[in-house]
Amino acid sequence: MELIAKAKSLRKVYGSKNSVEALKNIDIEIVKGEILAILGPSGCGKTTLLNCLSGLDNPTSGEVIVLNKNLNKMSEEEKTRFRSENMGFIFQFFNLIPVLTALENVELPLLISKKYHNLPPSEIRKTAMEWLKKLHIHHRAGAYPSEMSGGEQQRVAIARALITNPKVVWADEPTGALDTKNSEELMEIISTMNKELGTTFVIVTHDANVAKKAHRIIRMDSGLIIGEETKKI
Ligand SMILES: Nc1ncnc2c1ncn2[C@@H]1O[C@H](COP(=O)(O)OP(=O)(O)OP(=O)(O)O)[C@@H](O)[C@H]1O
Repeated sequence: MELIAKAKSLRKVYGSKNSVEALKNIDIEIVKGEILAILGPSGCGKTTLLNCLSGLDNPTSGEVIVLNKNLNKMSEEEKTRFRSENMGFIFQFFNLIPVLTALENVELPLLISKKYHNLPPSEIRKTAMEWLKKLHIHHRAGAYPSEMSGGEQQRVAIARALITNPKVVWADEPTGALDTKNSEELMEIISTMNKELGTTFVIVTHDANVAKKAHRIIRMDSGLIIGEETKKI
């Protein structure tokens, strides 16, 4: 079993006075090709864990290895580059750039990544359009985020997350701002993309219905992993 990421003895303490121990000695392994859900109540440390695993935040102590690279040993600049070349991100409130159209939002990761600096703009546009088509949202290519529904914005966000062909996509409450129908559709899209592309997805959620679409569920409470289930789907 090939590992995408692994964390050992991870601790995260916020603040010095009245400090909060958000993660208490977490060990976790993320397997290549899986959809992993991290499930737990509000405040249990899910976002903190995701941010430490993706290198968006630094743990207080413990080790994080992603794609065989030790994040602790990278500078912030190296981590930024590593993220842009190997990871995709999906957020609860989509985080699209409001002054860019759907198409321009999807083009952005290719425009800013050094890895793709040789690609001509016409090729970037074509690739972004193909991604919008794959996610059945190409008819809104020229729309701005404020002109799109939540479900539409999240499709655009997925296209943006996948356009660089990342090894792993980190999704923080990706269905949190969607209704039941759109949440189900989103999880369908994630399953399809996982099957078609082999991309590993790590999804943080408080919603058991969302988690049950994952191959594996890790349960968290009060900064600890309290259980794990592997499912056949
Ligand atoms: N920047 C911060 N400064 C201080 N405390 C923080 C900070 N971020 C998170 N915390 C605290 O750390 C704990 C874990 O928070 P975290 O956001 O990781 O939980 P969560 O499970 O993702 O919650 P939610 O589902 O509500 O987003 C909480 O007690 C929270 O108040």
